[in-house]
Amino acid sequence: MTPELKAGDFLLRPLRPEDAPAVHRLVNDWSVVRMLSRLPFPYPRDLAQKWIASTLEDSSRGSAHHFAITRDGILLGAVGLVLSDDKRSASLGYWASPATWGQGMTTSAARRVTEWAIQVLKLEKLTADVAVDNPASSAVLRKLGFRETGRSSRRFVSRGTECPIIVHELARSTFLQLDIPAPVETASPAALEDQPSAPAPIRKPRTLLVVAAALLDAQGRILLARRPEGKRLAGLWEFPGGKVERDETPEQALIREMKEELDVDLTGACLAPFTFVSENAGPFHLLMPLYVVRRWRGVPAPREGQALAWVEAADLAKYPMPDPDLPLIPLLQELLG
Ligand SMILES: Nc1nc2c([nH]c(=O)n2[C@H]2C[C@H](O)[C@@H](COP(=O)(O)OP(=O)(O)OP(=O)(O)O)O2)c(=O)[nH]1
Repeated sequence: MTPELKAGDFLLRPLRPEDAPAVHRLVNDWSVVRMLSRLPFPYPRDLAQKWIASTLEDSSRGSAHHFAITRDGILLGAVGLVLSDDKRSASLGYWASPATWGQGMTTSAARRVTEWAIQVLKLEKLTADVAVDNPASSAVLRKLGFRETGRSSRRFVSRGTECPIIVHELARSTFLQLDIPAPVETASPAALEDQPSAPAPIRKPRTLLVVAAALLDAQGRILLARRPEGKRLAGLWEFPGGKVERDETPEQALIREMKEELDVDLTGACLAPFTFVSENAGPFHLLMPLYVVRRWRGVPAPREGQALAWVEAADLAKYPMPDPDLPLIPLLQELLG
């Protein structure tokens, strides 16, 4: 199902039948519709209703995900992903009200959807086609890390003619190396000074020490936490934990993070070192010791807006996790099997 995502001030959410009048008003504008290949001009009202109904069906089948771009409850545009049959790649498309052009809204919304597609849907590749006379749209794609891969042509129903288009592509591996702005407290001042705006630059990896715990309940289930919207890797499930601060041991950091994130007390508990992750995590290299913890004081409660789930080892793979965590799944299954 299509989730709600946050992109700065904007909320990206599934379309609803009651959006039809706003969709119709915004798309039935020559400056918008001339850039969309499949739509006629004028754009009839019932097509807006039919399109919204089709997005709901696509979402439940997982064949496409279309998001309304909204701010303060007002619909300003849309961004969508249509998945390939094997669900390993998708084409990205978007349109926006001319009143929002030039303010970075489309870039920010398309970036959030791209990030979700790569990190949560784990797609290998995104493609996007743009009419040659739409340089603003090509600029959005460049900022997201897309590269031009060729030229072709397509019939534009609105213009009643065949038009030249530029084909763009973004590989998963490229996106994962991009310098996506990190939360300010995680970036050193030097890293911030280094950040030019566009095209998206590649960051020099540094090692980040993060400590995490597999909390096991009496039935041998593992506690996972879903990273909330607004954070890097939002929507992915992880082992609770966090960065080791200067002057902290990993164990002290784990006790602090468990208190802050889950309101549980691990003081004096057995923190059993289990294994560690040492993996390229995109903007940094992640070094993450994972502890197994079977006893603690208190009942885990989500203190930072995250969702929590107690998960059977056999079901771990059903929860999308950051790539560096994936090798931990079979190890935990072996431990608990
Ligand atoms: N806790 C945890 N972090 C993980 C896992 N896998 C993984 O790639 N990470 C990454 C996500 C973050 O970039 C980093 C953990 O840092 P963190 O949780 O303290 O920081 P954060 O990004 O949430 O930001 P903040 O709380 O400092 O604002 O490690 C995991 O299983 N558990």
